[in-house]
Amino acid sequence: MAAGRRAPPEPGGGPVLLQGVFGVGPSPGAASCSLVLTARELQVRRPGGSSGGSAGPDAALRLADCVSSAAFPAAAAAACFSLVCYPFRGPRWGSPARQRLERTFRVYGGPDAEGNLRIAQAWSRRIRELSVPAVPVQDGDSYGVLPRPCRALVLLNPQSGAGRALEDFQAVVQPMLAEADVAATVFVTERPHHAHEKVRDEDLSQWDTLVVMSGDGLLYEVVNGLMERPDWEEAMKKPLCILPGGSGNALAASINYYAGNDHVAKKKLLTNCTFILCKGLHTQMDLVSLSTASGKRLFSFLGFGWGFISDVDIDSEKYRWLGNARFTLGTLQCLAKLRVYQGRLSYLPLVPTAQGTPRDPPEPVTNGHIPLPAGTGAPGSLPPDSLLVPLGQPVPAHWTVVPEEEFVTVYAIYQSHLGTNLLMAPAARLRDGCIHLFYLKAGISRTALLRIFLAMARGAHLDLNCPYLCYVPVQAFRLEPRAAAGIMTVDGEALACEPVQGQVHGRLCRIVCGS
Ligand SMILES: Nc1ncnc2c1ncn2[C@@H]1O[C@H](COP(=O)(O)OP(=O)(O)OP(=O)(O)O)[C@@H](O)[C@H]1O
Repeated sequence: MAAGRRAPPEPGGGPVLLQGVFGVGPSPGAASCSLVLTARELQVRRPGGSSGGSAGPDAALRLADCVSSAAFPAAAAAACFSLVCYPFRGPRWGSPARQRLERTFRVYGGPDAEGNLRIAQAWSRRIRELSVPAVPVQDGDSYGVLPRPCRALVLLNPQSGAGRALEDFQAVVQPMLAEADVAATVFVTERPHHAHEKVRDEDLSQWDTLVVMSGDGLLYEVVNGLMERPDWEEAMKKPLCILPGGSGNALAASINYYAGNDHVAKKKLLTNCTFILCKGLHTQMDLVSLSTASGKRLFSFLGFGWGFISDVDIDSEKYRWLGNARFTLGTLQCLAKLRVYQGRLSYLPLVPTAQGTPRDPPEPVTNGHIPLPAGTGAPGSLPPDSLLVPLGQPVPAHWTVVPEEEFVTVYAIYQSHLGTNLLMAPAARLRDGCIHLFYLKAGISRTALLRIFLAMARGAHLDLNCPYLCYVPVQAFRLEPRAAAGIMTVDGEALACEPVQGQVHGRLCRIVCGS
């Protein structure tokens, strides 16, 4: 029997819960093996196997990799139990990725067919129970596990990325979900805003999870559709899940990274993320509430940007068919016509710094709009932005105002990845209560800028100690452009250029995650 991992397993895995001798595979007459089930793994020992009588098994299937187990009758009064695992398999070159591995064992030593089936069912049931992910002990309250069977509404944008989301869903995702007892109902979006309307008006009690198979833009619609509901507080308890179908797939790459997995892209990333959904662990995620001078209130899970990065994101939309490579082409094009954006950036540091000491507040930049503070705190109303004052007023005196007023880009990110291949905030986590604010001051050369983006692939851009690149963890920020110049983006979607401020709201929604 092939191992669920490459090296021979160590003895152990905890006390023995079940053991027995079974046939290998479903066919009568095949070799037999002895199986030991512990809380962590299914160990396989073959007569005369490589363990040579030592305490160690010949192979072990980690239950943390297992997504399903079933029992069924077999020929000649026997029965079988099988399990499906997705262990990491490393190619000779490149990152290891999860690959399907199914193993079946034949039960033939019982008194009769019924007895054999009962034994197979007992093993299968125990394997399923032990395969449920353990809730992390630290901060255990914030975790949950999706029920089995699980009812998932899958919102899928067939136009996202290179336009293969539906095909990839059918080829990769659907078979994995079916095995893991996740019943997927697919809602194919027909136009922008369709997913927003769907979740805003949906009876959510029908679903255990809302899955988005698309880029980050569709999840942004879903989050904001849910926040528009009168019962938004209840609606936001519904676990969300992202499966990468777009070109950037920043949240999917971040969740893969938080799970401790190696960097992967395309179908490998999709398999990793689908595996995470099959396991069903979910936890809380921060959202950032953004208010604009024209009175919009938006909820964002990924990031807000202005200048170079947003230009690349939106200008490269026309190269969507290239998939993730669209960003490389877009970066080169925007580098060629590098622009400077004028405005004032202010922030409330996460940890007070010397710069954060009280000072005279600056004059507000309003572009003619003076909205009221967002959220009143009344029952059922949206969460109030308690750290913000109206955009028409100066930022509070304990905020920091960046002295420079010319930028190449400003980017406030709350996840680790800006795109599949861009590890912008390696320290970010789903609920760290932090906005990771980056800005690039004007004056940086094209070469230095390119070097930063190349280093970002490894998350090493801050190690370059580039004097133009600034990073500060904050709780809130305000950006006041001098003129409506340049593109702003929220979660990769374009926004009119105007004064914007935002603050983090800790643990406002739930997301399916790997750890
Ligand atoms: N059927 C559709 N046709 C056209 N646009 C759609 C459709 N369904 C959704 N959209 C819109 O497409 C936009 C982009 O979607 P999404 O972000 O999910 O994909 P993407 O841009 O390819 O991915 P990424 O953000 O990773 O680059 C969203 O604004 C969404 O509203």
